[in-house]
Amino acid sequence: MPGPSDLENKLILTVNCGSSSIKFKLYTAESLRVIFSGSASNVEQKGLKPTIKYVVHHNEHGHEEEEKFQEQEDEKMLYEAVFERIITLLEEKQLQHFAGQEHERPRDLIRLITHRVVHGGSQMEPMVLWPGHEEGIDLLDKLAEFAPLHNHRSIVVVKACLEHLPASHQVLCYDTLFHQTLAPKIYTYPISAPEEAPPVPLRRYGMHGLSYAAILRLVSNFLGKEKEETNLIVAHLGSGASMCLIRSGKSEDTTMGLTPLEGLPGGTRTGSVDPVLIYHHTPSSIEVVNYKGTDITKAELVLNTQGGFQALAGTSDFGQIISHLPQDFDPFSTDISADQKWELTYALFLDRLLNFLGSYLNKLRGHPTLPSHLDALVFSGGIGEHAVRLRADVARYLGWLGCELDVKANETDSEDVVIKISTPSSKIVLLICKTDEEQQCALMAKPYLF
Ligand SMILES: Nc1ncnc2c1ncn2[C@@H]1O[C@H](COP(=O)(O)OP(=O)(O)O)[C@@H](O)[C@H]1O
Ligand SMILES: CC(=O)OP(=O)(O)O
Ligand SMILES: [Mg+2]
Repeated sequence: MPGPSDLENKLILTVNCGSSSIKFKLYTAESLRVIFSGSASNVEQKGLKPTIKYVVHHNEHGHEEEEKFQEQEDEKMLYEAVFERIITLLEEKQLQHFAGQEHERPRDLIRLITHRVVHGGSQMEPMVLWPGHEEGIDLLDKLAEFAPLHNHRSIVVVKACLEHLPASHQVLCYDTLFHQTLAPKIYTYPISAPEEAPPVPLRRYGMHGLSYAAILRLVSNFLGKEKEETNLIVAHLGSGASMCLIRSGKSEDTTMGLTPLEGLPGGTRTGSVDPVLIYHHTPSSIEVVNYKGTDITKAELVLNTQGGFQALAGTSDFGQIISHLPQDFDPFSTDISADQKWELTYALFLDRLLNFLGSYLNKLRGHPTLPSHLDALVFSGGIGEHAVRLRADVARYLGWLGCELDVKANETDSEDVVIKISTPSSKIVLLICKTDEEQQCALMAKPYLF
């Protein structure tokens, strides 16, 4: 085991509460070397047990070594309980790292805990909280109803940190920050001013911004380009799925809106539907209900939790949906019937994805004055990074534009962060990027080190 001299004394912990997962990384603060990392998946997902996978990273005489662990938890375990379990594991494993420093608990060495917070409303920069300086929590509470699957979970974890890890400052990094560059014609909804002043302006904000910022940094570096000169179409396909058109390093359009509901369907979310649908589907939809600590209307509850893959296929796991597809299944066929649940779910998701992809390709390539080349189409998020078949189907559909898939590269598991999966002669560069929202948060939090 390395002694304490191998490690810098200040640590940064990043926590990323997704709608089905908690991802975490512990970094040395100066060099941002990862010493502990992992994720809890299937958290609070119907019929699924949370699984915590984590890695202890050692640096033995200059060589990186990894010890991997996996634990399965009880299905009923709540978000906060899973987070506390992660801190316990971190303490147990890092105690070995800090063997010479019994006077300090590993958690006391954590200076900053950065939290990925999905909705930041009109906030223009990260927010910092520490015991006695917690006013910002009120804003987060107000925003919780605009990201009901996410913000409240982050608040619960931020509060747990303020209480149980008081030596640290909490840095809240918002997904919405990356989309500050959206133009009024993109973020405006064509509707009259609301009757009552809402907690935040009713406009499109866009989400997954930390992921898009990370992907822009990683991919521009891979391509050897400046971020400001990079044009990408990115599909972040996770439990929540969205897409982003990035021109000259700036978010120009994105599929999520006022809340993470707009755009593509997700694990349990409907994505965009005719807004009137819900009043017919759930006549009591304006009743207010409490969902895991946040008051929301039944409409929002149904649209967020009773839609998407779960509603169509009975599972929110896209991997499972793909595994049930017959080998010779053609997702572009118009003959898929409503009782072919696996096929229908897959084909519907692919179809919605192609809608946005077509729109963004046209907006990027057809612009008469702005830079219009496409540097790459990037797949990311749990589905984007793992669904070989979906990437192949998208590539096939783009064949008319000269897109050629490198079949082997698409099927090969690689440790690389950015992987090229198109052939050298392909007219469209296809990439997989293993997004790193945690590293993005750590980079954004570093200026707040004390
Ligand atoms: N091998 C796989 N093939 C297809 N989809 C997968 C695979 N593994 C995971 N996924 C999908 O990725 C989703 C999780 O994505 P992720 O980005 O990690 O989640 P979150 O949105 O909670 O951050 C899962 O719900 C599952 O649908
Ligand atoms: C914004 C959002 O949907 O996030 P996630 O995909 O992590 O649930
Ligand atoms: Mg996520």
